[in-house]
Amino acid sequence: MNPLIASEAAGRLAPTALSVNLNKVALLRNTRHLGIPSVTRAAGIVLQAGANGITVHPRPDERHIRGSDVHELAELLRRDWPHIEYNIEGNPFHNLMDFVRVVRPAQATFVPDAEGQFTSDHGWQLPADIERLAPVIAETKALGVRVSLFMDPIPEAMKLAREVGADRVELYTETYASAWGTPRQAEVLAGFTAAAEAALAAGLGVNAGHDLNRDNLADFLRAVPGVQEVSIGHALIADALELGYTATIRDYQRCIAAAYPG
Ligand SMILES: CC(=O)[C@@H](O)[C@H](O)COP(=O)(O)O
Ligand SMILES: NCC(=O)COP(=O)(O)O
Repeated sequence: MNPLIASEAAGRLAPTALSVNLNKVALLRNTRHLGIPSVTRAAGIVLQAGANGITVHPRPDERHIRGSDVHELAELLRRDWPHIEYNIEGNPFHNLMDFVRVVRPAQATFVPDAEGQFTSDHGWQLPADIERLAPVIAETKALGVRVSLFMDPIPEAMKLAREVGADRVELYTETYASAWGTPRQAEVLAGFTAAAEAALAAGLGVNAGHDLNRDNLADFLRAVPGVQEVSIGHALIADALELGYTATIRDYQRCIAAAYPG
């Protein structure tokens, strides 16, 4: 069983924080010039329902989250939800740093995506990426922003992630999600457990994300130690289309709580 984890933001014992990724609300909004569904309204409702954070991934092509969304969400959180963590994801060698320098979110998650990439599908390559990552990690931390590196679950890479200055890693969980419910689930999950243990041993915090959902979340959190934050978007917003935002958030929080019995 994973230990309960002191939440850095609230200084309280809490299980894994749920950070809701709003990319897909913006994707639907962008298909008409009507401004609905509202990204900021979605943020307010999911936070009211018990979400612990907000995540956005403002891709350079603005297919979903636009620059205006990033700033409007920053203002909403600053005004109404000052203790809620804002996590902005992106490639620091594309447009991410423009947002980090102005918004100064609680966390920046560096993702090595190409500009037109269909979706995120791999982590950083360490040591190959160390030389170019080091200065931008240092700049981000000097701005008071926590740095999380989007990483494949490779135990040997975790010490290098710490050495390049990362505060946390976000384990890319698509391979787990694809294996969930198949005979390979235990084997794949063991790889994530080893990667998380290596990250913790290196002094890193552990986040996780990509293709997590209500079915696979609890099994992941039961097996993988010390997960401080899961960022979930695609499946959660799909669920909200059927259940509504409030019921969906409560369902995901139930899945998280189920991983921490007692
Ligand atoms: C980094 C990651 O796995 C996701 O946070 C990413 O935001 C997904 O991007 P799309 O929503 O554009 O697929
Ligand atoms: N970092 C993962 C994230 O923010 C959302 O990923 P997904 O749930 O949309 O696959």
